[in-house]
Amino acid sequence: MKLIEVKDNEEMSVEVCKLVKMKINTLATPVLGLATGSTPERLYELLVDEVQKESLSFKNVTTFNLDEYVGISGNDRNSYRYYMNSKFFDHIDIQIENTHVPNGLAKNISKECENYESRIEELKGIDLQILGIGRNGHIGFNEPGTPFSTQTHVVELEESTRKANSRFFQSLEEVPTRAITMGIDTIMKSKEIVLLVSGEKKAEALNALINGEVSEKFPASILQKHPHVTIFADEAVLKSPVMNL
Ligand SMILES: N[C@@H]1[C@@H](O)[C@H](O)[C@@H](COP(=O)(O)O)O[C@@H]1O
Repeated sequence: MKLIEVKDNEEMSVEVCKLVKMKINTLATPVLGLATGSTPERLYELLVDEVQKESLSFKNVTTFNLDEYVGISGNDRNSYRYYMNSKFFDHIDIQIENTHVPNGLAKNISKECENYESRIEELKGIDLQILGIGRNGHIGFNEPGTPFSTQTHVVELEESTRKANSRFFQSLEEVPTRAITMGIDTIMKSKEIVLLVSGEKKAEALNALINGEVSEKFPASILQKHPHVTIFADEAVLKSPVMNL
């Protein structure tokens, strides 16, 4: 794992934007894995700027999002489909049918998971996966204890994750209890991974990722085994007294 120190989320977003741009410009049909949450929001804004300046095109790009809540529709403001469309896809020249977010309202959820996984395989996997990390070490929505062998599957969200994400909802009760997420194995099959870690609240998680043992108790620890991971971390997280570098 390569660790790159940046000043703040702005600098992180600028650097990762360059990386995404390079990837898109060097591949004929790039496949990107995308994350939601607060951390990559600025990255999406910068990518939109690039497209609007016509210095980048997503015409040949296919995307797969990591996860989606079960039980809410893509039109719901709290769904990850809504997040992706409103913050990113609606403002770039991507073909919307080439954007994939699991369908949280699918009648047959396990079939939806299987199809999601197959679609990624049909396209020969993800070239570049953008990842965030939860405070409990989750990646996507793979909570502690998730087997490393999992492919796209349904998860029960931990109370702490629902609380952390309740800031986007009116109340904690509204936060869904289940989600569909790419599995750990799905994520690990990505050819390259970029992990964005911003803010002091993530210090314990980053410290465990860098210094801890590889264990299903801490899902992100599996990244130690991936051959091509770059972590971008900002000063707020790296200067935290919790960090042991
Ligand atoms: N499912 C998402 C994750 O994919 C994301 O990485 C994490 C961190 O989000 P944030 O960047 O808001 O801290 O939150 C959510 O739980």
